[in-house]
Amino acid sequence: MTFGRVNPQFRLEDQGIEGLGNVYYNYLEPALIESALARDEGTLGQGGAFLTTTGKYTGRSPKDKFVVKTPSVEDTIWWDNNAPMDPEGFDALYEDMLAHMKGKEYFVQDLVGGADPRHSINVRMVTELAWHGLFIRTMLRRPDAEDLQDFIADFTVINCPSFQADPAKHGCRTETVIAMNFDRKLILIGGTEYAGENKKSVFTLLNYLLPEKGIMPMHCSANHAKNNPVDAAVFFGLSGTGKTTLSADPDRVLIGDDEHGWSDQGTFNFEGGCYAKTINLSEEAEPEIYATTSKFGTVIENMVFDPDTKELDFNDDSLTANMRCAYPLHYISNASESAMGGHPKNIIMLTCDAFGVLPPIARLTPAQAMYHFLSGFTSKVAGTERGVTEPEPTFSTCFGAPFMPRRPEVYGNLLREKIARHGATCWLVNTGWTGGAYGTGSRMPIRATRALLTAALDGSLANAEFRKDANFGFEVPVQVQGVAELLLDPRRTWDDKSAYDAQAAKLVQMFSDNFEQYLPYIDSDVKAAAIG
Ligand SMILES: Nc1ncnc2c1ncn2[C@@H]1O[C@H](COP(=O)(O)OP(=O)(O)O)[C@@H](O)[C@H]1O
Ligand SMILES: C=C(OP(=O)(O)O)C(=O)O
Ligand SMILES: [Mn+2]
Repeated sequence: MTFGRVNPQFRLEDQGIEGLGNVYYNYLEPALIESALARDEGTLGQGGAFLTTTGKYTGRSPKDKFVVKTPSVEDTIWWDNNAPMDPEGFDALYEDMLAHMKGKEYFVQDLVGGADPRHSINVRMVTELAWHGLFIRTMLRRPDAEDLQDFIADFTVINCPSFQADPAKHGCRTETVIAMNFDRKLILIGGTEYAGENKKSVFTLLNYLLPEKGIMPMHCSANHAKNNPVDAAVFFGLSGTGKTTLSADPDRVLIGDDEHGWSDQGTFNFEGGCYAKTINLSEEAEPEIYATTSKFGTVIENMVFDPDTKELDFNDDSLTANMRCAYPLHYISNASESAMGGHPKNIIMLTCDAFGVLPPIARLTPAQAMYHFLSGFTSKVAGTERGVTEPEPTFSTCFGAPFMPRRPEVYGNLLREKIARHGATCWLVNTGWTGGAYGTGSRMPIRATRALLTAALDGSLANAEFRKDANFGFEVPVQVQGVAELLLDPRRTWDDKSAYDAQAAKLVQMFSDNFEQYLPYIDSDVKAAAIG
């Protein structure tokens, strides 16, 4: 049996997917929640939020992600960064997955990736879990009901968490698999319930497709000035650096929190929802995001809650530190309806430096911006156990290596050309540690980061006095209204200056060791901006 609304010419059977049990096409949020509850996939939370857990996989599995090595993509994929899968392995995987799916209920969501209709793609998401259907409907762009009537997917994603892949037969690594086949226009996900795989698969797809059209795909959040969509800003950054938190700025209009394109017409969100971290989420520091956790249809993953009141415990990370909530863009009061903006006037590169070395904000020349974009630096704190004091450096090119199918220079050159053409100002912002490294110092107060961003984005920071940073050569403001002067000079925040100098030398060395791989591919001015 089939239920719901679908293009009668484009049912699963028309795609060769047959023999399933009931198929629920394009259910809206209330029916998806009813289905998820009836299937015992989770529980109803305060305000009608949907609360669930994802078992063993509470984050992405980048090592289990594969690109199928077909002749048409052989020369365009960056194979050093994307694990190859043989077409034969993929075909076997697809066959086995279809066999596994037989007789089971599936949920189909016909959605759009890309808020700008000139550059969007149609994606059909076929999910075993009703709440995955709710999640991806929340996260992507939702077509009007009448447009479903002739919807044809450009790509189809099948997500079947109960399927276990077989490394020997399918050419994968474990029972978990995310396999992308650009020729067959198919992405298969198995063996993981973490919902983020759904949205990041579509992101990877757009990162592959858009450069060919001259569009720069970016792992960034974006917002624009109130009443002035032309005054847009983008915030690049790896996970945990503050894209979602800082783009939801009460004084600006939110375009999106994670994935955007930069075309000849300007900036556009790929998505229609946000995916925020809820660990230690503070009502006072982030009132807008906090409020979404008790709204109808918000999907809450891996949070501990009171079984009677359903009150969420924002401090309990016993299931994972990566607790999440997914909500539609319009749950943030000043979100853009079109999810589009002008060419970025400011480009912020966010980093969370747990070494406590980088200043809270620095202005970058275009060459320095390219250097930091290719470096893609952030750091993870080694763990939450007491006594662990060594942070772990992470260099992930383009601030998102796991999602980049093409070579870094493809994205680097596109960005560079757009920055030059539109005269964007670039900044590096450290949301990480101050007053010492992780273990002794403390995280930069969100209030300070916000004040610095406000000054950068409203243009007032341009008039400040700047000093040249001794370690990285970029310009650092000496004084900014509303921010303690001491914070602007990380060395001054450390009690032990020689410890700071030693830590800074170590970080400079890490940057320069990492950058060696890019030296053969970059222009001489970026080489000159390279440090060490
Ligand atoms: N100064 C700061 N700037 C941004 N985020 C901060 C800061 N201090 C602490 N945080 C916390 O760090 C996390 C940033 O995560 P998030 O915004 O989800 O990053 P991303 O979207 O880049 O993955 C949030 O939990 C936020 O509360
Ligand atoms: C959804 C994710 O993105 P981010 O942490 O950047 O918000 C993720 O990395 O799984
Ligand atoms: Mn985010």
